[in-house]
Amino acid sequence: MPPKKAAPKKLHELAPEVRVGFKIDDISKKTYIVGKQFATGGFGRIHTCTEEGKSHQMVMKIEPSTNGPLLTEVVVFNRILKKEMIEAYKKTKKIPWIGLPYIIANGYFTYNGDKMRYMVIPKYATSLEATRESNGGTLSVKDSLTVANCVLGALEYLHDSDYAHADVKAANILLEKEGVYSTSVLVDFGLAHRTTNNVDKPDKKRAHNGTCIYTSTDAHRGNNPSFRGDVEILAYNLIMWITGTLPWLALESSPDKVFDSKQKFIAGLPGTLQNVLTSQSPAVVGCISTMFNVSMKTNYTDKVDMTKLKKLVTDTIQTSVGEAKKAQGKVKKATEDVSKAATPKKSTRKVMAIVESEDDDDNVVEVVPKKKVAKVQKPRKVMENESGGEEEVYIPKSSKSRKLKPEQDNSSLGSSTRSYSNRLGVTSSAASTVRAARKIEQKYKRLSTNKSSLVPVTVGDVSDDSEDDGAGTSSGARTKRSSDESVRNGVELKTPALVAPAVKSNHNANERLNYSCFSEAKYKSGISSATKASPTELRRVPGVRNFPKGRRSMIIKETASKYKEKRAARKSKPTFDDSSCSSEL
Ligand SMILES: Nc1ncnc2c1ncn2[C@@H]1O[C@H](COP(=O)(O)OP(=O)(O)OP(=O)(O)O)[C@@H](O)[C@H]1O
Repeated sequence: MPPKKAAPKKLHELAPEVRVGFKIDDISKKTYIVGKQFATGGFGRIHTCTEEGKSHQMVMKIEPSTNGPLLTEVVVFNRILKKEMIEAYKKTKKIPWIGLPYIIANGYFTYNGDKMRYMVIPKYATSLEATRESNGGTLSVKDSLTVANCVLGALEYLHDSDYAHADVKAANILLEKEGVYSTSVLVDFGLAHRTTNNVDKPDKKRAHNGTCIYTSTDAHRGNNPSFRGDVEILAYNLIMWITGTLPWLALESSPDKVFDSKQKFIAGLPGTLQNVLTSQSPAVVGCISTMFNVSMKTNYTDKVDMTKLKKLVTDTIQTSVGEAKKAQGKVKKATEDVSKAATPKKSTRKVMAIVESEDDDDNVVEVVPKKKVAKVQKPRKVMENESGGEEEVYIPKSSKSRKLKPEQDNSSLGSSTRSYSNRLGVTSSAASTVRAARKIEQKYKRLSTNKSSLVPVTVGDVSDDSEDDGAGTSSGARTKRSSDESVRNGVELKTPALVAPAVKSNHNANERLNYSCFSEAKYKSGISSATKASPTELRRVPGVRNFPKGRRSMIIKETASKYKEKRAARKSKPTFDDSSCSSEL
């Protein structure tokens, strides 16, 4: 939705709709034929039209003769926007083009007894607002600045003609050709103001004139439109086009609040601008910031040096194009690297070899640019969510090297994870799953080499689990280990309070982990039964993180429910302790 204009001082009428084919005889002895209405302005109707005997389409704006806006426009057009005037200016300034329309015809006609004013101007392809909306609310920096350059050129002409436009916005910028921004045209002179009598004396009756979210602080104060105000308005528009929003957008219906917000924004420049243009280059922020600065430093009645501003914008376009090309080059290179690694023409095995060689440390299978892999490898603590939907593992910071020792048998792990990755086409999610599984594996193995001051938990427990959830952790060889082997290769976790001696191999994996962690009968953990009965508390117990995710959730759930039951039983039979409880009791 285009932003609203501030409430008009006088209530104008909406023109009655003129039928298609209606003929208007102009004083120039030409006849114009009214075409379809394709847009409406504040109070006017906008139709296509043709000259009798010709097919070239033009635009006819129609309003009741008593309305002010079209009258203002017609006056401005006749004073400064005649074709020959614009041509003469172009010649003097040695410029090939100006983004302004020119008047073709204007006059009155009577329709169903109503006196109507009309004006004929060239027809353009589309409005910038329509383009912005179809683009999802934003325009690229390059397109935004390209339009801004056209607008600055148009404003320069208007200012040189002693007019301020006062209503620059995407709805009032038209494109000669769809998708081409370098020939954008500034239209709608319904609020244009002749500045020759401007004095810096605000009048409350005029306060907030214009389109509230874009209008200048001069207009908010109640001053007549100014040259510096046009530049300020354009700068607000640039923020809107680039980011799709403005800090005061939600305050649109309260002009005083909008004014207040704009004043704070300007007072906080350039920081406030940086805050809204977070992802933009310093050149872009600097360009818009300079527009604000120039506007703020210009006296109310003074003109702005448009040549300097246009150069600034042109330079910024070039810088941002250069930056975009660089970024594109990087993306292209990364894409090429990825497609080189992933192209089906090469054998998958070879792809793996390439990728793995980049990630030796971890034996991680991941098709991403090198830099990214390095980042992923950093030790990190990842929290799990209740649903257990993500692979997560706690890698202690103290683990300096995660390379597997040569004597450690990793073959089963390697082949298992590789075939899993192959099946999934080595997508990044598959890679992350595999990576998580490997990390668990390696962590357990790594820990197994630590001093045996801690009570071990079997590696076998983990591999069994991974088979259960099919997450691709190596299992084969290790799931077949005997409990003795498990004890021999057992890991020592850095949470002695939680771990118990290795348990019988005839327990299923769940039970083993469950008992080894929490069983009071086998090991006094020092963790209260209240903690054990609460999944949330259990989750916070440090050693619990040593268990693979998914499995961990299961263990927590089972343990909590077991201890909940025990506690409930204890409450109802206070004379018995946990260990003496039995089903008979
Ligand atoms: N010459 C034109 N060629 C193509 N479309 C036009 C032309 N003039 C106006 N329009 C379309 O009509 C819309 C409204 O035009 P314009 O702003 O000039 O009317 P208005 O009556 O002054 O409206 P408002 O009072 O809301 O500013 C524009 O956003 C544009 O979509």
